[in-house]
Amino acid sequence: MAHQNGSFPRITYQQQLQLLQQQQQQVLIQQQHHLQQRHQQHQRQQQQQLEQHPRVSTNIIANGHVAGPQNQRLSLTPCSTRLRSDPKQDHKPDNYEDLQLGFDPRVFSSLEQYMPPDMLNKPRDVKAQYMSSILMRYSSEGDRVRIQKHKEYRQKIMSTYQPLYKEIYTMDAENFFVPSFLDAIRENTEAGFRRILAEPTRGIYTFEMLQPEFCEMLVSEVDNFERWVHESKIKIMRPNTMNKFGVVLDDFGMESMLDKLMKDFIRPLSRVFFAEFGGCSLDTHHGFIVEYGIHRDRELGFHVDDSEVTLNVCLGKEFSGGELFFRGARCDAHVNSDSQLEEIFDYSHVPGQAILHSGRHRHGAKATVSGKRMNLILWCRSSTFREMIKYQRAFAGWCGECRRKKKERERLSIAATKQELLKRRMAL
Ligand SMILES: O=C(O)CCC(=O)C(=O)O
Ligand SMILES: [Fe+2]
Repeated sequence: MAHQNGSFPRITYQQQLQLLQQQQQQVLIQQQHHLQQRHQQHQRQQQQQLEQHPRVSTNIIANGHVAGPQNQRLSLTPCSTRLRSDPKQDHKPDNYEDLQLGFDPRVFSSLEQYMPPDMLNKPRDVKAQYMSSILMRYSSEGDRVRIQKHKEYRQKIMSTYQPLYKEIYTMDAENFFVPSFLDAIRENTEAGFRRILAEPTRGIYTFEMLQPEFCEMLVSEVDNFERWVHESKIKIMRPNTMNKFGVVLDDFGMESMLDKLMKDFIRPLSRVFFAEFGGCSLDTHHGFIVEYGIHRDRELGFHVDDSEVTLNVCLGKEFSGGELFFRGARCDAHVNSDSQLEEIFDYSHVPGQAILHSGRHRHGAKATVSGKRMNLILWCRSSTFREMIKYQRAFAGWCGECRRKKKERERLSIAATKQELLKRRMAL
């Protein structure tokens, strides 16, 4: 059975932002609905009051809330906070980094331009409170606690851990990548990419990517981090639900470097080769190192990744075994269906060489039988793709089983048509 390999649940800044953009629309619709109801209710009340006490009157104030002795409380309900549908693009937002807010400070800066005009020039605290009351409606207490805890966890690590090689924490393409890879990315054409990569089986691409010096530095940095973890007795989070060893690079300072890696290097390739998985809209990532060998993980069971596109690069060192086995891409409904012969593909890792595949391409890693193997893994995700597939049922473009079923339907339909034609001819 293919396991769903997932990272531990956490919501990143980009995910919060994406959630917000979807929800802004919802907020506006709800607000309009609420106001309509309020307005109708108000009209009914006014009518009743006029009937019972002809001298009492109420007003509808500018923001649409009903003012009047019995209704003043209403302006304090959550619906008094509203967003505009047309963002003020040229608005220069405040910085919220130094405030202790329940959400990523960047979400506040991004949201500001959606606030009503009369709020835009209010003091920062007032704006923060206003936006918080909106955000609170869309995030559970559990999520907020988890985000805060994870933030504190990262802060704790980064305030104490001393990196060994500071130079690998910022993107330095010339020193990280081999020239052929860099040239192809610069050229940014399908023909250019095809010159450097191989497609040994449908949907799997391999190419030379990392320079040996960079691989060595990254391996040493991870060893150094692991030593520090051991000495400081800090309990660290492992990369995903299936690995007992390995480290999350995003948790000790490499998040922005890996974000650049995804956006500037993996997204151009994915736009061409993984278009049907949202390859052009990859917007978040989970970057980690897996470690195999004696006293480490030995193998990895059959699974699909929590990603749209996965980059896997072997960093070395010396090892034998550890081959990846692939068994075809599947949608959620068919994740446990049989493989076709042409979907069976095994791959042997080579240091510095990358393998790029869809997260839904079922795979696992055979036992690393001797030595030690370390691989850099970047799970790239597209929130747009995840939103879109909610409304789709069949995925014949990439799911082997959907494709097989579609072909089978077509075959049956052709056979039935032939039968019908034959019957008609016989009847003539
Ligand atoms: O061991 C490998 O190279 C593959 C790792 C993997 O598939 C994963 O971490 O999701
Ligand atoms: Fe995987």
